[in-house]
Amino acid sequence: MTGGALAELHDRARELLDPVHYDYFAGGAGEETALAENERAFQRLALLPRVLRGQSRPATPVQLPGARASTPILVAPTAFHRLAHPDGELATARAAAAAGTVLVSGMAATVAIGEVAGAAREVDRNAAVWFQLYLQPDAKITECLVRRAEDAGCSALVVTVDSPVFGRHGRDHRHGFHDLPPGFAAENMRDLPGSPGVRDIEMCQEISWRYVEALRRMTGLPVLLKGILHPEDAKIAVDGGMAGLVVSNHGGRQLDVAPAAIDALPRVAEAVGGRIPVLVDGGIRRGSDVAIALALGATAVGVGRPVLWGLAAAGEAGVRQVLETLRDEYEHVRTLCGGVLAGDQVVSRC
Ligand SMILES: Cc1cc2nc3c(=O)[nH]c(=O)nc-3n(C[C@H](O)[C@H](O)[C@H](O)COP(=O)(O)O)c2cc1C
Ligand SMILES: CC(C)CC(=O)C(=O)O
Repeated sequence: MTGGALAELHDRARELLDPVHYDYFAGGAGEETALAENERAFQRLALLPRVLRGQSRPATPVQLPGARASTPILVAPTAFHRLAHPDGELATARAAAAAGTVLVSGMAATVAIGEVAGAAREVDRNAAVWFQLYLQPDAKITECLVRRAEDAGCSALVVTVDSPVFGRHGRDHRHGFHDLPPGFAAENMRDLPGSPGVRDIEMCQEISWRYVEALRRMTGLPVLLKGILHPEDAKIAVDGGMAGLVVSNHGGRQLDVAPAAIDALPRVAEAVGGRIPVLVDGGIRRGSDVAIALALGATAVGVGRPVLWGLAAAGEAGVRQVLETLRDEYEHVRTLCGGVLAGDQVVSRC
């Protein structure tokens, strides 16, 4: 993480975390080019403010599939929160609910989705939690996970489609970090059909649009696809009835030669043409990054690592600090831009 008001939280998290776990959270695939580009791409962009517009409107809520968020800053799905803090995903859920935003809870969470959603609703009974899903080769397993998300009251499913195989993370490889330590588990994978104990999450190269269609038949929940970078895939997704897209290179953890997410956003947004919400994640570290993303056509953004740093540094309060800081900075930038954020305001710095 570079600069910004959240840098101190990152430094604190780094001090507190086991270095192996820090590297799991911080690292990316390959030479970490996509990871670095996600942040660098924002540094290459600037916003032309509009002036004299007499706008004093407070930010309006954001309408999303199965959720109305009070801010366009969502919590992106990340795995294994209990490695960051003993309260794990429960703390993240409480903080997201307190901030009036959506938590996208990972299938690889260290707390089961029912408990995560319950923790969010204890803070705000209308809190929205989405469930992130890796489609499994065995449809019975996928279906069981979907029912767990439905039973937990999740209001949308976010299917991650950028992972036909696991990313190759050099830092984890060097540390020999391949499994969770004893006492931690991917709790959503416990007691699934035919698997006593905790089943491994499988990545599968055979996953195709047919699997997505089968998922849509399996559930009434809105389905978003996460990990879209190509505009043609965006069009197929819209035609296939998806409720939303997340433009993402998985925080630079999958295809290292992928472009920065923010650089891929404009073409995807154009292909979608406003028919469904387009979210983006990757490299959001400041309120100005949120503003640039919205100007380039995003409905909302997701935040991954900064949330993990807040969690590691100070549990629920740390995550709240991250979300509140980003929101405050974003609203300030938006006001300085005359209350509007449009594509013609985004210019290149070089
Ligand atoms: C430690 C870590 C674990 C992640 N786990 C998942 C996951 O289980 N499912 C998923 O769809 N994305 C996962 N992601 C990707 C995030 O959802 C998101 O795309 C990315 O973190 C955004 O980039 P940022 O960290 O720069 O904000 C993970 C990212 C990190 C850093
Ligand atoms: C358990 C993993 C598949 C989580 C993930 O997506 C990641 O670490 O990037």
